Amino acid sequence: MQGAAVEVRDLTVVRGGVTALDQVTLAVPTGQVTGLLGPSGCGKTTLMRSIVGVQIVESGSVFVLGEPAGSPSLRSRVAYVTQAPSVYGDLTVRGNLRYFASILGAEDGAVDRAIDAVDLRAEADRLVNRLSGGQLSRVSLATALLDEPEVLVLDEPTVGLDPVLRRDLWALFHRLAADGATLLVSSHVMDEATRCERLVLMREGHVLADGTPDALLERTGAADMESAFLALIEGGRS
Ligand SMILES: Nc1ncnc2c1ncn2[C@@H]1O[C@H](COP(=O)(O)OP(=O)(O)OP(=O)(O)O)[C@@H](O)[C@H]1O
Repeated sequence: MQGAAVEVRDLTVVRGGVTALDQVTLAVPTGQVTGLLGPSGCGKTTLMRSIVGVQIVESGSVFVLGEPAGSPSLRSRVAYVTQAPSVYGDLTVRGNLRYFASILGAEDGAVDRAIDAVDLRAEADRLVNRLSGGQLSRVSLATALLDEPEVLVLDEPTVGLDPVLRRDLWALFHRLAADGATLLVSSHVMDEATRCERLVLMREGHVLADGTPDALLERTGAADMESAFLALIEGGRS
């Protein structure tokens, strides 16, 4: 695909004896928010790990920004936020961000910009282990923004967040995309699908469908994404 930030071809990954990804091929367009949706265990995290280059793969290829996934040259260009918070509980929000900024060699002002982007200014001087779950996941996200990455891979970033925070985070994702970043955001909540410009629907290690929300609704004749997903599963069985 022209203009794809991520290109995955015939990717097969086996984890713990299970085929977690089975000949997956897809492209993630540059400068858009692509949603990766599907039920628990369908392979979303495995696909994301393959894209950021931390997954041992059986066969196939993954290219990110034209380089093989995991290439050293991609380190500052690709950010990955896992489901588990990867920040220090005994440091403040600002302390964490300063620490990661110094490791990354991020420029002056990056810490404040990242704190503002995730709307944590009021919590900036609080210890991270005193924050709520939603605040904690926003600190992780802020660390990923320090380097102004071109590709952001976010594993279920809105899990456990209230509707207002979810709306605000999706607005942030779209602002980042409007500035040219490519976002791949996983979720197993189907109503988040309509917030994406493009969707990849997965099931049991396979890509069921890949396209715009409107195209998927049209293709299935369904009224909402949940029904569209079910229709695709039923269609796959026939
Ligand atoms: N560390 C592991 N060791 C062995 N098998 C694993 C491991 N992690 C995941 N798997 C298996 O790989 C498959 C895909 O899991 P994966 O975590 O990619 O799914 P997921 O769609 O991200 O799920 P969730 O939405 O629950 O995070 C599953 O069958 C799972 O049991």
